[in-house]
Amino acid sequence: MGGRVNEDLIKERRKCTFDIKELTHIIDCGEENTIKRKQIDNYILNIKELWDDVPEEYLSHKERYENAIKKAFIVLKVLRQLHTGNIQITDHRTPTNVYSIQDGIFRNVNPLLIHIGLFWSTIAAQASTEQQAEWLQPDSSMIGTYVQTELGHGSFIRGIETTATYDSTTDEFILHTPRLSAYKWWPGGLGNTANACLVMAQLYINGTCHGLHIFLAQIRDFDTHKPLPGIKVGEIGPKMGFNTADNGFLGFDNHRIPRTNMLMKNVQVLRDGTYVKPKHDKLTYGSMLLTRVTLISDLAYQLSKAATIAVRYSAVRRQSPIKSNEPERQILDFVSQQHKLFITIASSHVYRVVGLWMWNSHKRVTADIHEGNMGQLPELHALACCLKAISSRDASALVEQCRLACGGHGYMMASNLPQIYAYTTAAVTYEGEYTVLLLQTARYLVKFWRLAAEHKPLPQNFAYFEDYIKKNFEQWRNSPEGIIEGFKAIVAGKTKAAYDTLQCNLRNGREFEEAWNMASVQLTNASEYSTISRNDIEALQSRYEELLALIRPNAVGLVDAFDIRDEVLCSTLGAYDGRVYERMMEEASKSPLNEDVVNESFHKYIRPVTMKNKL
Ligand SMILES: CCCCCCCCCCCCCCCCCCCC(=O)SCCNC(=O)CCNC(=O)[C@H](O)C(C)(C)COP(=O)(O)OP(=O)(O)OC[C@H]1O[C@@H](n2cnc3c(N)ncnc32)[C@H](O)[C@@H]1OP(=O)(O)O
Ligand SMILES: Cc1cc2nc3c(=O)[nH]c(=O)nc-3n(C[C@H](O)[C@H](O)[C@H](O)COP(=O)(O)OP(=O)(O)OC[C@H]3O[C@@H](n4cnc5c(N)ncnc54)[C@H](O)[C@@H]3O)c2cc1C
Repeated sequence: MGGRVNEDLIKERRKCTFDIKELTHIIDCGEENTIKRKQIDNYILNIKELWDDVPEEYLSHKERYENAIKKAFIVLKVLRQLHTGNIQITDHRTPTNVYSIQDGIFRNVNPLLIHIGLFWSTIAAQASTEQQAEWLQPDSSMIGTYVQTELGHGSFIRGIETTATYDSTTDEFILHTPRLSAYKWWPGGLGNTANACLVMAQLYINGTCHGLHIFLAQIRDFDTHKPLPGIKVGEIGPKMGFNTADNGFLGFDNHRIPRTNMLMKNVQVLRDGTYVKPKHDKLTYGSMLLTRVTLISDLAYQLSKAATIAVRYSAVRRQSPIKSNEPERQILDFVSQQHKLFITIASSHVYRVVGLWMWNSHKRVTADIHEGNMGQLPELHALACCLKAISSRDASALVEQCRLACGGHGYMMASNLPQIYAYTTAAVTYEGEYTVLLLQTARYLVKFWRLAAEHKPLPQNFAYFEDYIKKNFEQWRNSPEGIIEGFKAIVAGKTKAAYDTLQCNLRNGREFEEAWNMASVQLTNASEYSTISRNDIEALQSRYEELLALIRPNAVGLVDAFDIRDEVLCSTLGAYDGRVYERMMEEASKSPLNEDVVNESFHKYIRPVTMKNKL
């Protein structure tokens, strides 16, 4: 769509007091990465076959899937070309860059997301060198998915009921679904797309259960794509979002796979049925750990999209004068609006930085694990659980806040905010449900509080527990250091309160698990335990309001620095040129309900009633 940029946005960009490009380079971790990202954006977004004439929302569930699959294989081809160097733009962030722009391409989810993001990465992390050499071929026929959750069990994975029983006479595992609740349910791409999967099942050898292990199983014929004998597979139906991801169900009826299809990097089953234990029994959960880490950065990106849309719209939208004799103001001038939006921008930066830090920590800990040192794994797991939980919960709340901040127009699908919300809120549940993950972190904290309470030596990271017990916390100071001290006091105070409740329940004769359950609300909620006073809160509040005013002239610059292209934002409200009303009218004209001047239902249903007495 041609035309001038909205005058208010032009003025906002003139007001900006910092170098927008410089911030973009910081966000991309360097100018070189910005250049490469833009090359990839240009390359992919210029592929004409990826764009639709009919907006996604007007397609049926089946049409959406078929359209998405067409695009997914174009994207996969590009990824393979980038990987093999046939397209000369590649760096370590390439898959993530491609991942970021896919929202624009699919306006939903890439049905190959789990194939690319979880299937390949799990094989790379958990299969032996020989298995990787066989399965990770670039021209492999396998389209895979990650199959863990069952109809009856998602959070409590030790309760998974699918079995893999070793048959030493044939050197095979027999995969079996013993009852309805053991049907696999949810895996993305399983419904129609995948012909193979990594399946999590309870391993049985000679009647002994060795717990959960991962197996590679072919489920559809590579040529005809028909389900193999002994496989019952299908799609689970429409959802709040993720409607192109063909999430599926899967049952095995004594389906046989070779012994060598168990992922054997960390754990082995030998030909004679000997079980060789892993160095740490949670290494099998490694893919969940990695995905939780990756999700933090993805959620930061979703926040930057929502903030871009809502801030640009708020600069263009004028409604109500502040003083009655003045013209109507940009809604961005209302301090309450600034509060809604600037927090979203800030949170995007926070989770981007934390996500990168977690990514590097994960790399470091994985390298240690490779050397046989498991010491850092529990801390990484506790951090990943907590950060995945709060980043997803914050992101979905803030995306919704941005949607509400756009008033009625935020409710239009063409704003793209409902789709971003549906996508973001799913992350609160998948890859470990919010409360369940917070309880994992609580379990870790309580362990160290017990050491502190018993005056036993603590690692340096937990020295603040001891400080709290000895009342060593300094008086609150309104500074970044003061805020960190305040948070330490909150964690210590909250952990103490939960620990005390737990002990009280135990003293009253409860078993540990029951006592834990009774303390679980305390274990997941944070409250004010710091030395902060009422006066401090007033000072913080007024500093916050000063900061909102300081940020105000730079708001549009800040979101421009995210540098998200219009094709990816897919929003009538958030485009770079700010031609909001023109774009809304153009999108409305695409509604099939505008195709006929008089819809045929008028003749069928309305006219017979309204004209009844006049015919
Ligand atoms: C187009 C281009 C694409 C390019 C891609 C690149 C970009 C990628 C972007 C990524 C975006 C991804 C989008 C994803 C889309 C959807 C994906 C959804 C997939 C799924 O949902 S898969 C299913 C996930 N399921 C779960 O997460 C289940 C949650 N439950 C659990 O994890 C466990 O049951 C739980 C809660 C941890 C409990 O386990 P349990 O065995 O019962 O353990 P205990 O509580 O008894 O604890 C025992 C002991 O173990 C420690 N522990 C637990 N887990 C771990 C772990 N993972 N690692 C290390 N240690 C662990 C725990 O702390 C305890 O320790 P103690 O010392 O206290 O005993
Ligand atoms: C969009 C989407 C995509 C998905 N993709 C995949 C996939 O590709 N592969 C796959 O295997 N799975 C996938 N899943 C499944 C997902 O991982 C599970 O839904 C998730 O782990 C939560 O498990 P659940 O559904 O069993 O919830 P439940 O555990 O039944 O949770 C229900 C409620 O019970 C509470 N609860 C449960 N246990 C406890 C406890 N111990 N203490 C306190 N409260 C508790 C929870 O907090 C929650 O409030 C996907 C899910 C979604 C929504």
